[in-house]
Amino acid sequence: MIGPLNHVGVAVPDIEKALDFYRDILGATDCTEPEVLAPQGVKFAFVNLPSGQVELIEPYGEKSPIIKFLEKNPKGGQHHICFEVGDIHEAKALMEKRGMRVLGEPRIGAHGTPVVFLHPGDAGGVLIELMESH
Ligand SMILES: CC[C@@H](C(=O)O)C(=O)SCCNC(=O)CCNC(=O)[C@H](O)C(C)(C)COP(=O)(O)OP(=O)(O)OC[C@H]1O[C@@H](n2cnc3c(N)ncnc32)[C@H](O)[C@@H]1OP(=O)(O)O
Ligand SMILES: [Co+2]
Repeated sequence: MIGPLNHVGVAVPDIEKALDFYRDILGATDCTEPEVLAPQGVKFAFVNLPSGQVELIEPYGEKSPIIKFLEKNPKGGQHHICFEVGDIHEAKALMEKRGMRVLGEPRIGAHGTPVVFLHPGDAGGVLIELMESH
């Protein structure tokens, strides 16, 4: 069912400092400016690479879903991986049929298409994001 790997999500306490690291230390040449996605409770920016994207996410708002993660990992850390799917509703139904806990209903993500998440406890300890392709 899964298509290409779209991005790796990295939670960070300070997105501007993280962008400095990717640009100035690692030499990334194509980074986007930070944007707020309030319904998802994050500020995000992409490091664009030929093979895909690193998605930097900083908490936005008191109900951000990444607050606890950053409390446990104050320096930040790898947070999720995202695979593309053809149809998000079909993917959600199939995952539920296969016993996965799907976290909530599809919501518009940073690429402007709907996304859902699979509980890491059902997925080998990895938080998996499924994103409808463009
Ligand atoms: C930019 C927008 C969008 C996009 O378009 O790409 C995004 O990527 S937004 C990314 C942020 N959004 C989300 O993460 C939404 C889904 N997440 C959640 O619903 C919750 O974060 C969670 C996964 C259910 C975790 O809940 P939380 O309350 O934060 O923590 P718990 O302590 O209750 O966690 C339960 C359990 O899961 C382990 N855990 C938590 N986060 C991760 C993680 N990122 N990777 C792996 N494991 C994780 C946590 O350690 C707990 O484990 P146990 O202690 O063994 O129970
Ligand atoms: Co993501």
